[in-house]
This record gives sequence, structure tokens and C-alpha cells, in this order.
Amino acid sequence: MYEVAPLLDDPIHNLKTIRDLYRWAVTEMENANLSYGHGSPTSTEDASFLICRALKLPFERFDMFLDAALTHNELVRLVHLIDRRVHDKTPTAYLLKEAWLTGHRFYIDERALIPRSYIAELLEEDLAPWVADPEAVGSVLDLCTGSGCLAILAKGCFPHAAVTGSDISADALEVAKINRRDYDLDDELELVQGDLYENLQGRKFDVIISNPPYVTTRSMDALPEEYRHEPSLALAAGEDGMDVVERIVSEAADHLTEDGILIVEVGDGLEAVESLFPDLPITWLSVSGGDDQVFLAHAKDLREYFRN
Ligand SMILES: C[S@@+](CC[C@H](N)C(=O)[O-])C[C@H]1O[C@@H](n2cnc3c(N)ncnc32)[C@H](O)[C@@H]1O
Repeated sequence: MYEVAPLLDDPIHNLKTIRDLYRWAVTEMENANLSYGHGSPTSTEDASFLICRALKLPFERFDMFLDAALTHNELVRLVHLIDRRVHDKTPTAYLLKEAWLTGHRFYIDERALIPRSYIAELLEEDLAPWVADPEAVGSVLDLCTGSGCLAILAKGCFPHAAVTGSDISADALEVAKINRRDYDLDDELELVQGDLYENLQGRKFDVIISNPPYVTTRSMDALPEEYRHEPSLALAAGEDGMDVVERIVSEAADHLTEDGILIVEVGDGLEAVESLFPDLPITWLSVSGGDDQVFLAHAKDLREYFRN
């Protein structure tokens, strides 16, 4: 039996149906001033998602189940989860051990960043201008792969490519291995532990994607509590947030094939990137729904720029 304090004291006796629990959860969440940067964008979505998935109900049909009665065990379990969401500020994805990205489900726990990269949308929809024939892409590297979410989506986008995901964190790679197994990709997705390009034996890739850490020291201090549940290794990247990005870009030419491309997410780091690499030809890719920025660079331009 869970030990449930202090939320349970009062309300549990009055919560009979999913609707009762949902209304109460939304009120508790709104009073707690939570951050919604990890998936569901509002308290109503966060509460309904948490309740649905914890009860294994289909999220898109939540309305149909609102009048269903809750058993005592279900109620205790859900109140406990909502208690952790409200008081520990644990992101819902970590409570449920699942995150959704472009309609795909990924296992997640606190060893890895909760999947939310904008590169996922590009992979699903928007790479056509730069990759004429996805079927012809032979190799993809997902640097800083974390949970492996982007590497797995890349496998879907480039069906004939050998995909490699690399990360410095052994913990994160354990999460990636779970996702690799869930997607039945044990034989098709290679996972490598190392500091960026280390341990890739000088191999070259047609496409390198990366959602690296890019939070500045100052922003780290101001992040909502929810972010403190994520590994700081996945977020923090020095004074200007460019510690890892700088190395990814400056070493990329050695790891790209002749016509290869590099795609990197940098948050609101547009100015920082342009001041680090003035005159490097890069294309900023607009991704719907956020300030986050992703850029693309061609191998030939990187080679030329870093020739000396
Ligand atoms: C922002 S998370 C991205 C995870 C995943 N790609 C995603 O989009 O959800 C950044 C990842 O970079 C890894 N990382 C940080 N520094 C690294 C380094 N020097 N070399 C390789 N990986 C690194 C972290 O362990 C973390 O998993």
C-alpha cells in the first residue's frame, strides 16, 4: 500500500469517479503553479494524460470514461502520482515512465532527458529540401542520443540507413537500450558510449543529428523545479550554452561523408551560434510551435570553414 500524504487526507472520500479525480487533480495542479514544458502544455491535459495512462485508458477517448467509478486501489495509486506531480514537481512522463514524441511512445525514466526535441518533427515532415531520397541515406549518427528517441525515429525516416546513437552517459544508454528493444531494433540500432565522436573509429555518416545540452549557466539556475528531475548532463552546457555545440560543429567535417549534412538543435542559441561561427553557411530550420532553433550545415561548407 502506498503511503499517501497530505493530499489524501481530505479529498479521497469524495472522489468516486474519474471526473471527480480529474477535477480535483486540475485544481491541485493549478494551485501548485507547475511547469508544463515536458509534454502536456496545460494542467487539464497533464491531468487527463496522467489519469488516462496510469489507468491504461486511450487518451483520445478520455471523455467516454469520465463517469466510470474508481476502485479504492486505483484511487490510492492515482492520488499518490498526483501528489508527486504537485509536491515533488516530478514531470508526468517520469511518473508514467513514458513519453510521446510525434505520435511515438518511448520508455523514459530519470536517467535520461524526457523526449521533446524539435528534430523529431523535422524527421517526420520536413527534411525533403535537404534529403532528396531518404531511401538512399546509408548511415545516420544521433549524437547525444539520450533515450534513443531521435535515433529510433531516424530509423523510420531513413529505412535503409545503419543508425548509430552515441552518448557519454551510461545511464542514458540503458534507457536507450530499453527503447531499442521495445521497437525491435536490437539488430539495427547501434548504441555507443563516448564523449561525442569518441569511440566511432573515425567512421563517416551521411546524416548527423544532435539535440545536445545547450542550457546556459544562468538559465540553469532559473529553470522550474521539474527540470531538476532531469540529468544536468543532458541540459547544462556552460556560460553561453555552447560548450557541446561548439565541439559538435567544429569536429563534424571529419565524420560526414562527402555530401553529408549536420542538423543540430540549439534552443534559443541562434546568436550564440552565429557569433561562434561567423560566416559559416548554415540554414536555420523553422520548426512549428516554439522558440527552439535547429540549424543545418553541409559537410562541404564545414570542411571549407574548418580547413585550417
Ligand atoms: C538534451 S539531451 C538529448 C537526448 C535525446 N537526444 C533527446 O532528444 O531526447 C542531451 C544528451 O547529451 C548527452 N551528452 C552530454 N554531454 C555529452 C558529450 N560530451 N558527449 C556525448 N553525449 C553527451 C547527455 O547525456 C544527454 O543524454
